[in-house]
Amino acid sequence: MKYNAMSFSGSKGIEFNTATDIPPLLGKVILVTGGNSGLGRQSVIELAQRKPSLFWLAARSLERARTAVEEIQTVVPNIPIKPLGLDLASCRSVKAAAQTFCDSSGRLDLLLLNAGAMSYTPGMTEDGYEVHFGTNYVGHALLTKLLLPTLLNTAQTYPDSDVRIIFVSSAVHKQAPVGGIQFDSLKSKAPNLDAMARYGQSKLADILFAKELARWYPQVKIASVHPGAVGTPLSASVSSKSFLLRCLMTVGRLFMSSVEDGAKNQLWAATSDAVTSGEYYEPIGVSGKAAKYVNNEVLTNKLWDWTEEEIEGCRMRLDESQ
Ligand SMILES: NC(=O)c1ccc[n+]([C@@H]2O[C@H](COP(=O)([O-])OP(=O)(O)OC[C@H]3O[C@@H](n4cnc5c(N)ncnc54)[C@H](O)[C@@H]3O)[C@@H](O)[C@H]2O)c1
Repeated sequence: MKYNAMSFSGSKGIEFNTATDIPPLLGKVILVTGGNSGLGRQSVIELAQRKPSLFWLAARSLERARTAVEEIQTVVPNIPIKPLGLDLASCRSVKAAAQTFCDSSGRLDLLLLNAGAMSYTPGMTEDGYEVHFGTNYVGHALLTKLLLPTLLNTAQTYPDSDVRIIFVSSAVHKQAPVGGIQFDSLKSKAPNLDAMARYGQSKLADILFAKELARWYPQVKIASVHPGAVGTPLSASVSSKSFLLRCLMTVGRLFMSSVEDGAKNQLWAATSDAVTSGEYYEPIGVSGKAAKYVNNEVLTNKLWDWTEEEIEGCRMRLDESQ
């Protein structure tokens, strides 16, 4: 697989300077998942400097979120950042987090779905989904559904608000199994798939979901983006299993983007006027339209049918009249 580690400014991508290209965010409300680490934490730091009215930093537990907020507020003081406990591997936790948010905020301008799990150990979530699919896709799809009324309301109430939902996906979606998503594997540990295929199909689902959501909700700008190969705890975990992978990753990390540069991809997607709703970008400024399975309508419809039937309260097509 070819990564474009310099996607933010390389020959294929476009220039993006966080200091000058992120517009002022005064008045806006932002929620970032996985905001306590890696690309999410960096995104919070960059966006906070543009002074949104309120930031919600979601992390797997409230404790982790609180710790991250304290640290970030030493870097960017005087920005209201609320910690939010959100375990995406638990629909119960997602519903509780959405309720906490909705109880205290009637506005949401940017939902940055950054969190992601990558594990070599096969596993399942609390609700019985394959751990990557349950965390990276089901948790985010449910959160999106629960926050959608607030996002739509924000778009309607503030016509200049530029409301967005951004999915941080991955070029590893190209390593999804044959056919893209193996639907009969989603409620198991998927032992017949390797870790990259399990992770890949969850990231492909994010792209397809974002694309279809954009079609149904033109009031909101919805896109997905690959952040490049970035030296974060997630990329480090890829090397944990085998000696050969550890060696390859040690060398590979020398060529990875820094967290600061990697985060530019999602910051661009979250703020640039050049973003087209429904697109998957790999790298920024360049549509990944031709990427494997991304334009597969049959697969997209099948995923939406699965989502609406499977995840309680996730019927989004019925909201077409809104
Ligand atoms: N680093 C890379 O090279 C790379 C490449 C492609 C895509 N990505 C994607 O970028 C995003 C950010 O990852 P990163 O590289 O900053 O790694 P990271 O490990 O620093 O961040 C991942 C975040 O997701 C959170 N998370 C994991 N499981 C969760 C759960 N059950 N509930 C809530 N939060 C959970 C983690 O706590 C962490 O905050 C992820 O979606 C990842 O898949 C990263």
